[in-house]
Amino acid sequence: MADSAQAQKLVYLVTGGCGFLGEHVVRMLLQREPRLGELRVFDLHLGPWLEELKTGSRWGSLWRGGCGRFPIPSQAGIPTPAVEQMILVSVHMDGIRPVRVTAIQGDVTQAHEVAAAVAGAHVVIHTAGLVDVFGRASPKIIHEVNVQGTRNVIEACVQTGTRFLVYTSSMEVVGPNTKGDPFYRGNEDTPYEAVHRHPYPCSKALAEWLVLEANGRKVCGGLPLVTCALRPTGIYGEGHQIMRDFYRQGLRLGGRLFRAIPASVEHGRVYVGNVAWMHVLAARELERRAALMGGQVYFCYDGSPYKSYEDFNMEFLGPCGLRLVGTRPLVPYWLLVFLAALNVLLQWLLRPLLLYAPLLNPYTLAVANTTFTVSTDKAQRHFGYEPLFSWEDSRTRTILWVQATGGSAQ
Ligand SMILES: NC(=O)c1ccc[n+]([C@@H]2O[C@H](COP(=O)([O-])OP(=O)(O)OC[C@H]3O[C@@H](n4cnc5c(N)ncnc54)[C@H](O)[C@@H]3O)[C@@H](O)[C@H]2O)c1
Ligand SMILES: C[C@@H](CO)CCC[C@@H](C)[C@H]1CC[C@H]2[C@@H]3[C@H](O)C=C4C[C@@H](O)CC[C@]4(C)[C@H]3CC[C@]12C
Repeated sequence: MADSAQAQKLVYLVTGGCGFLGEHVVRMLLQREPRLGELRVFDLHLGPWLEELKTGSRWGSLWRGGCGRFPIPSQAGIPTPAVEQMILVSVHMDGIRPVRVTAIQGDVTQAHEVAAAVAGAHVVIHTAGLVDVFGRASPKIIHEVNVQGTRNVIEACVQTGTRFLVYTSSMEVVGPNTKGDPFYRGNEDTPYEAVHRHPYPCSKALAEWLVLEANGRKVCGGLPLVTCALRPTGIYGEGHQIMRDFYRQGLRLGGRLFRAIPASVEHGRVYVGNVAWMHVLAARELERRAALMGGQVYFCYDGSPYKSYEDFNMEFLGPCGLRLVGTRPLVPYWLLVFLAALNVLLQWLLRPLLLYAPLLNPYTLAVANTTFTVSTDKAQRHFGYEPLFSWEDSRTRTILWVQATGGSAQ
């Protein structure tokens, strides 16, 4: 049986730890994981916010020891990415305990870099991915990062003996499918024809399958690997760049946004803090409830209301001064289809000169116009998940963030 939480000093690795969701997972672990001894933040692009962890902040008195660029223990002479270590003294309800935060600049498509980062970790929370439905990256790159990157994480766990892996999957593993079938308040067991063509959902579906298939594999040391996958719907909250893009678009249009999606199309959304909390809880409970949770998928959910994508965004953009014009779509659907197709043509023509990647394309238009909402309590039944942030709190935090960014590039 695991030692008491206070006595255990576990090593967690968060891949994609500097992303929109990843940063919230990192902060949630520092604030709410009493067993944490070392937190490895692995990302292709290390965020400037990591710097604030060195200069003292919300975690009480912080000091930075053992700083400087240290190579993490190399594995059999494999070159390792440069890392920066800082020691944090984080103040918790249970008193003060030191947590080592190790920032690792690395690439999940590079198996040796992943193996070096995973070695010695108790838990891996794998959020790193290329979230591209706008044509920015090629299908090959999307597959490389999302599928091969996930394969590298799995193999690193097996080779180095790390037993617990939580994977950030996506609602899009299920749908909307290529036929545009609605998924109305469905759950993990709802029958639905999950057929995809777009590189992103295809990559997420294959990566999720790899993670679930790996559950039970023997890792170095002979014990079984325990995996699960979490499927967030559309995540919102502090750091959501698409929300910021809509805000900036509205500011450019004189404080107005024009309805393009019928209000009747429901889109599931979930607050980033609750998604982060679900990851932390799943990672904690995966050991204790391995038989129940191993190989399972869980939709991420909270009390966020079911609304159309645009109406939901207005919950935050309205209090920031924007107005959504029209109770019905102001633009006929056929014109949106034409404009979406035109965007694809322009993206192709301009690619030798610049990256033109607008929000509107045939895929995003189809997703936006297809009802996809979840209603489930599987995470609550399996590992006691309850949203940490109420809808009101989630909404307030998001509004404050939008106001603070003021449409800036932050
Ligand atoms: N944003 C959403 O609405 C949403 C919904 C469901 C699932 N997800 C999933 O959540 C995860 C995080 O998404 P996000 O919205 O935070 O995206 P994000 O782009 O903000 O974060 C992804 C992070 O992964 C890192 N990354 C990308 N390629 C990498 C590589 N080759 N090696 C190492 N790091 C790499 C990026 O630098 C970034 O920090 C993704 O797996 C995504 O599929 C997101
Ligand atoms: C037609 C436009 C008029 O305003 C609106 C376009 C909105 C789209 C840009 C977004 C509508 C639904 C979004 C997706 C959804 O929230 C779930 C996702 C799964 C996640 O894994 C990645 C992000 C995304 C694909 C998300 C992307 C943006 C939308 C397509």
